[in-house]
Formats: sequence, structure tokens, C-alpha cells
Amino acid sequence: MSFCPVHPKPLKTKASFLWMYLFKRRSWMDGLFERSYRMKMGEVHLPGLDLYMVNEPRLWKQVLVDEAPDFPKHELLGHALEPLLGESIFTTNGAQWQRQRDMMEKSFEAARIKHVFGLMRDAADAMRDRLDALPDAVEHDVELEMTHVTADIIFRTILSTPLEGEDAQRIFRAFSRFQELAPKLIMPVIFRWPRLFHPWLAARASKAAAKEIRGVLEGFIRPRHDAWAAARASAQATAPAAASAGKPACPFNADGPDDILSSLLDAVDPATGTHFSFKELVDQVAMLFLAGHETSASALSWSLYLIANAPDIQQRMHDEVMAECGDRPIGFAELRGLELVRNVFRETLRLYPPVGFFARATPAPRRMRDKHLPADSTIVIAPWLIHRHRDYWERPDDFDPDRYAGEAARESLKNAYLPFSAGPRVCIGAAFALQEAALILATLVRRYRFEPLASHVPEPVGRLTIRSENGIRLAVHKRAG
Ligand code: HEM
Repeated sequence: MSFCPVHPKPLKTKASFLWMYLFKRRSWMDGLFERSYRMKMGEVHLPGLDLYMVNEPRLWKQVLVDEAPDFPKHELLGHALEPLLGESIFTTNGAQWQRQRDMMEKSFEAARIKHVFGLMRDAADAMRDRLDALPDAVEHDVELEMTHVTADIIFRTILSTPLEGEDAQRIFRAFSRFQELAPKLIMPVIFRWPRLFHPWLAARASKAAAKEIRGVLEGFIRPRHDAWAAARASAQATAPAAASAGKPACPFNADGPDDILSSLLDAVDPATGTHFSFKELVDQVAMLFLAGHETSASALSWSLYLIANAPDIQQRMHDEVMAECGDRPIGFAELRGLELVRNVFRETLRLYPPVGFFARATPAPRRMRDKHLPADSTIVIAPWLIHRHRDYWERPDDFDPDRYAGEAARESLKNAYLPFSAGPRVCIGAAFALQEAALILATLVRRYRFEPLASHVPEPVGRLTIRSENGIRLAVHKRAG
């Protein structure tokens, strides 16, 4: 049985930009109109802005996959995120991006992700202990809980340290400030406002929040980096030929923790034989912290909202986990058997893709369909629209994880499903995210039952990720036995 979960109702017709700015400013999703969900390509022209929205599979594949180097990342997000992420892989382009991607690929390949499974499970167990300490049938903000557990997973898998105590509080506070401010900083970039009119107070507050987050991260990375550099210097002293030839005489890490930071420390630029500098490492770890927990927290929160409103599906998930894992600790191999759990997460990513849209630039003029795109146009590819497109999905607004069990959804998945983007800039952490989501959902449905509250209906809004304006609160019941 399927149901239609909350989503902003599309406007009947296209609204004027002034009306949108005055009344629908809180979220870009509120300004979409019915044709946005049917069109192949659309356009918006304002002073300083030529924006093209691309929904048709042939076109988004052209931009993201077939001709990706001709469509670099737009400066829009990079500008707002720069104080936190510096020049990280998420925002760079060209040779700088390629170097970073080549160096980081190994840290996220299948074997490495499997390797950090135990660290992920420690964080899932800590979440279970937090929930166990709550009274039964308590009303709980699961969005906060999912933010906590996913940030904890990033800390444990990257830095081998749990996110606890004062550091956790500082990071949480600073990160929510940073996230609230980001949309305000993006607006002036989209519309190319003169510098004078940029919201400098917001920019200053955003820089302060970013500095605080980076300060906590630097405190963890500095000792590890320095110990690694000392080991490397001593290896160079004993084997100078190998080191100076730029051979990966790694790991210099042999006695340190075996986590993602250790593989980033050891990462070697294949072209030059150099490693990441300390600043580059902090940029990448800050980016992994942001990209790695904000997205997963958003999707997991929506998953819980969805299954709370689909009790039959939730019960089947519980039965599946019990059949595969019983009361034993959930193992890496057992995740493969959790088909319904995976399909629930897949369907959540369709309905509430954490990255609701991404932007690309056109350095040179282009032709697409019947349109001429001038140089410096903005191309927007929106999973939010494509995943609910009337031509590519049956019952596009319904929650139905069983749609993936048969052949019917195969074409839709191929042509109209891109929660992790596609092509060379596809999310490097997709396998990591899918593994962690299956583990967390399995841990939760095995032990608890989630129910909606009559007094609370979440309101989806587009911020850095797709979140609920008023949080996601559910009743959490402990299962008997
Ligand atoms: C459900 C969870 C996640 C979703 C939906 C997601 C989605 C995405 C999307 C759509 C992009 C491409 C953005 C664009 O092209 O503009 C992206 C890029 C990226 N993601 Fe994820 N992500 C998730 C989790 C993670 C995790 C767990 C990590 C790391 C721990 C991660 C690391 C990255 C990185 C490093 C990039 C940039 C890749 C590049 O540009 O080469 N993501 N992600």
C-alpha cells in the first residue's frame, strides 16, 4: 500500500520574481509550478541571470556525463561554502579538482568502506543507547538524532574519535548557524549583486561559524599530521631514493589509527608524487564532515517520517531485519540481505533527495534543444523535479518502496534517478552513505517502532539540503522483547 507524503503543492502558474521574493523566499521549492514537473527544459531570465533548468535525461546526461568538462561547477555554492571548505574537492574545477579526486578515490573505494564498518556500528550502537535512555513512547526530534549519529559516524570513520561532549556541542551550534546563513549568501551570487549590497553581517557570522568548526577539526588533525610528517621524514632519511623519486613509500602511518584520515595522509598525487598539505587536509576533512553528515541526516530523517506513516512497511522492515540478523550484532554481510530496508532508503532519496538541485556553468555559448545559452549561463539540474517528473515516474508523489522490486522501475532508475549526481563528479561517498543508511535503519526498526504525531506535520524546505522547516518529530516506542 502506498501513501502520498508531504511536499509543497506546486503553484498553478509561473509566479513573478517579485512575488516569489516577497512571499516564497523561505524555500526555492515553494516557487515551483506545475509545468516545472512536466517540462523537458525551462528558462528564467532576470537582470544578471540566465538560468536554464534541465530535466530531460538526454540533456542532464550531456551536462553531467558526456560533456562534463564543458560544464564546470557553478561558483554559487563555492562562494557560500568557501569559509568552511576552503578549496575542497566539492567546489574546485579542472586540474585542481582532478588531482583531489585522484588522491581521494582510494579512501572511498568498496574495500575501504567495508573496513570502517565496525566504526560505523559503534556510532549506531551509541545512538541506540541514547534512545534506550529515553522514556517509552516519547516524542522525539528524530532530525536532531539523525544529525547526531551521522556526524558521529563521520568523526569515528575519519578521525577515529567519537563526537562527544563539548566538541560535539560546539560543532552542532556552529554548524546550524553556518547552515542557516548559507542561503542568504548564495542569493547575491546568483543575481550578481554589486559587492556593496552583499549581506556583510551574514558573511561575517558565517566566517565566524566556519572558523569555529575548522578549529575543532584542526585540533584533531594537527597531531596526526605532525606524527605522519615526522614518520615520513624519518623514512626519507633511511630510504631517500624511494622518497625523492616520489614513489608511494607509504604508509608512514603504520602505527597510527586505521581510518579515512590515515588514507588521506598517505594519499599521493599520481602525477607529482606529492601529498596533501595540512591546509588541504583540513579543507577536505571539513568538506567530508559537511557533505558526509548533512546529506545522510536529511535522508534518514525523511526515511523515519515515511515509515512512521506506512506502518505495514515498517513492520515488514522489522521482520526482514529479524530474519537476517536476529538479535545478533548487525554484520557487514547481513546488510546485503536487507532488500526492503535498501528500497525504503532508495525511495526516500527519490522523494526527498538531500541535494535538491545542483548548478553548472557554461563558460562558452551552447545550444540545447531549441535554446541558445549565452556564455556564463547557469544550468540547474534538480533531482527534486526529475524524481517527481510526471513523464518518468508512475505515481511520482507516492511513497512506494515496492516499486523497485519489479522490472517496471528499471527505466525510471536509469533515466530519472540521480540522488548522488552522475558522471565524473558523482558523489564519492555514495557507497559509504548507502552502507551507513542500511545499518542505521536496520538498527532502529529492529528495536523501535515510530509513529507520527497528530500535532506535527513536517514542512519540506530547500536549504543546503532538503530539510523540514519545523523539524521531524515522531513518537518512539520500544518494541517488546
Ligand atoms: C545520502 C547521502 C548523500 C547524498 C544524497 C549525496 C549527494 C551528493 C551529490 C548530489 C553530489 C554532487 C553535487 C554536485 O555535483 O554538485 C555529491 C558530491 C560529493 N559527495 Fe555526496 N552525498 C551523500 C553522502 C556523502 C557522504 C557520506 C560523503 C563522504 C563521507 C560524501 C562526499 C561527497 C563528496 C566529496 C562530493 C564531491 C565529489 C566531487 O565533486 O568530485 N557524500 N554528493
